[in-house]
Amino acid sequence: MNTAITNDTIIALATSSGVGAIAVIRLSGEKAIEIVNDFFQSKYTNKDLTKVKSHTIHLGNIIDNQRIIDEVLVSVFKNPNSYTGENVVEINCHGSVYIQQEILQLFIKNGVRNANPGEFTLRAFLNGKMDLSQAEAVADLISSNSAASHQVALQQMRGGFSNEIQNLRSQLLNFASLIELELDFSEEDVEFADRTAFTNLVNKISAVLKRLIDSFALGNVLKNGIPVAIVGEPNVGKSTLLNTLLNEEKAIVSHIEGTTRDAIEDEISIDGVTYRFIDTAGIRATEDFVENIGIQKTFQNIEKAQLVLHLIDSKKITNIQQTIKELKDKYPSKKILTIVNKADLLSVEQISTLKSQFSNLIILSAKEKQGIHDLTTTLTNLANKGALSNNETIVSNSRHFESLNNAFSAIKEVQKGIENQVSTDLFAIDIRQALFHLGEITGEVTTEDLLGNIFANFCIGK
Ligand SMILES: Nc1nc2c(c(=O)[nH]1)N(C=O)[C@@H](CNc1ccc(C(=O)N[C@@H](CCC(=O)O)C(=O)O)cc1)CN2
Ligand SMILES: Nc1nc2c(ncn2[C@@H]2O[C@H](COP(=O)(O)OP(=O)(O)OP(=O)(O)O)[C@@H](O)[C@H]2O)c(=O)[nH]1
Repeated sequence: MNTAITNDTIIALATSSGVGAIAVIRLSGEKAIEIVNDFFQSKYTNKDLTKVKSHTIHLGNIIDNQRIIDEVLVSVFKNPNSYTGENVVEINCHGSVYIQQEILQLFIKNGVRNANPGEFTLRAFLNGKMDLSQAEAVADLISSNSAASHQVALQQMRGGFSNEIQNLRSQLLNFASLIELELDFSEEDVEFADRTAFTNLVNKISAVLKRLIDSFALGNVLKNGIPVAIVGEPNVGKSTLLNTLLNEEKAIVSHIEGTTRDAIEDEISIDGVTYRFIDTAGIRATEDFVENIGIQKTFQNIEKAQLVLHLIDSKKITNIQQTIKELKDKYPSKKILTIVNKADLLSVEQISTLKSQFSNLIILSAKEKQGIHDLTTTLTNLANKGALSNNETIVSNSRHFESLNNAFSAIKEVQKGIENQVSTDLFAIDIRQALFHLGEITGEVTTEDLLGNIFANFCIGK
């Protein structure tokens, strides 16, 4: 994909494809307003769209060769005051697929080209309307599906930590220039850069980077959901529990099916937090080769999970203490919730005995939908322990995480250099490295490939 600045005019459907009440077709580029004006006839006055004020809406017809295609509302945004920073026109037409296509084709025939995925936002970035991390947050915002992922994306789109990074980077850049000046004058043994101020800045950058890097564990979970493995012997009711949770929450986000006997993943949003439930092949000793592969996979899934729901059948609780201990010994560092399922098969007395023996036990019936609330409340309490406060900066993008780590390593080298009083030229290169990686986050440093990769993952029309 070509990510250089071009001044051709692009067009795309901004609303989702298919029939709707209204569809929005968006054009951006130097000639966007005049091209639309050529095919627009205002309803009551003879309006010239090239003469109207920015951010105004106009009622009229889109006309091709005297044939009215549709009665529409046209919004005009004038360069540089628009989403992309270019002239932008939005045509709000009736949502028939036929009308949408007629209008799109009309402009394509007349010198406008189809936008590439993310090209409107790419142009906004290239025209300085937003930095790269903000542009990436636009995509996250569109795909956000829980209160938590929405908040993280929104915070990043509004500037989040990129202002802070940009600011620290420009201070570091100043020092880098001074230090390189010193290198030019190395024979004269001069010091332009104030060593104390420099050391303070480097320490501050290091602390900020550390904080942002640490926030990724939470950011990643908020964006992608908390991975939860559901384990237990065959037939304990793992799939039934998942289905019940899905129904209870009425918020099925996705259903990802792996290969045969592979884990099945379901995303469920409970109280604003997304959980990625990984239903696993039942664990038991077996000679069956394929089933064993499934069981190995289960163990791998437990490793990946942040939380394990361990299901036990209420009719097989004679060895419950042993069963719990075995899993705990195997995964000493995992948070494991033990759940006794099929509570409907137990008597009230049996349930209260169990409860008094094991205080943390969750006893429920997946099939009869009893006790499910106890489970969801426990999940919410656990998730809230790592919850985000409103003004905390959280990194949720793995590209940013990687750049932050690289910048942090370089800054640590600089710190070491200062500590050991090595000569400036030896750590000048580490400063450059840190500058480079910080710049990658905000897009002050970019490559065609990087931009291509990022924007290719956007949807068309964004
Ligand atoms: N119809 C429509 N709805 C939309 C968008 C859009 O492009 N069109 N957006 C697209 O994602 C989002 C809103 N984002 C926008 C961001 C900036 C500007 C804009 O015109 N900015 C100018 C003027 C600012 C001002 O007057 O305060 C600027 O930045 O100079 C428009 C939309 C969501 N809703
Ligand atoms: N009485 C009762 N039966 C249940 C309950 N939950 C599940 N079952 C039944 O137990 C059987 C097994 O349920 P599944 O959900 O398929 O169990 P699973 O753990 O996913 O099984 P595998 O995929 O083989 O590991 C089914 O017949 C369910 O109807 C429950 O709460 N009470």
